[in-house]
Amino acid sequence: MTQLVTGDEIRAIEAYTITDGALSAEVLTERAAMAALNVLAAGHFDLSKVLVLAGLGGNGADGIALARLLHQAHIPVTLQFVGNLKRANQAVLNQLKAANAAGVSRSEKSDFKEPSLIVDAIFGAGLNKDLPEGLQKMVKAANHIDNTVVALDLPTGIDADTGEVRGAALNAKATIAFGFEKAGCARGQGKKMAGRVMTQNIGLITPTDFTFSIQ
Ligand SMILES: NC(=O)C1=CN([C@@H]2O[C@H](COP(=O)(O)OP(=O)(O)OC[C@H]3O[C@@H](n4cnc5c(N)ncnc54)[C@H](O)[C@@H]3O)[C@@H](O)[C@H]2O)[C@H](O)CC1
Ligand SMILES: [K+]
Repeated sequence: MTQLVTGDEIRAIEAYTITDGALSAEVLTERAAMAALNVLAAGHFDLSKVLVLAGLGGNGADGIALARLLHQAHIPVTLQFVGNLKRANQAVLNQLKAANAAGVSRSEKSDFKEPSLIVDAIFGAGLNKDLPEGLQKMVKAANHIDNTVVALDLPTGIDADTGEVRGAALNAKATIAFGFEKAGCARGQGKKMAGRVMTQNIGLITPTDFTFSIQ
């Protein structure tokens, strides 16, 4: 039986890993990107033209790191930042610096029919309100096109705890869950939108006395 976690629980486990485990968020982000690379490179996805959509928080940092690793593995990849760069967190800015230094190609606006695979790294477990109008439009447009979306951690727009759609949500063929599957991928609409959930170990340290609310 897969252990499910809520958004608060994954944040508590990540915080414990960083403070008591002395592993940095940067290490966890790189571990997440490498785990995602392994899944994508396992042969079940067409990597002939990958588009990574990255947001302004931790999920975006994972996606930008993954774009860099794909590029360095000579996989054709384009990175599109989604959101207001001025509001991006430091992890995202650092990952963008590394991606640019590595020569990852960027796009401002993409035709979602073009890519053989779209990686959704816009929002993950930190989604806390409905998507902004503009993003809802983009998500709905992307859902109308016959393409393959792989979501990092959760499909953008799905609430990590309830699985509710927050305005709009990307329809993913598969979701790569970091550390633990989020409850939102096993409940409500989230169960459908997440597609096949593949939980990957990223080296999180769970406190020995941690009690999971979902048994
Ligand atoms: N924390 C860690 O050590 C690791 C996290 N991982 C990845 O990080 C995300 C969670 O990151 P977080 O920054 O908490 O949230 P998101 O990236 O999902 O969201 C970004 C940011 O956006 C704001 N926001 C939330 N909802 C909305 C909205 N509807 N409209 C606009 N803005 C919104 C909010 O401030 C969020 O903080 C997790 O899923 C993992 O992918 C690493 O994988 C491991 C280390
Ligand atoms: K996502």
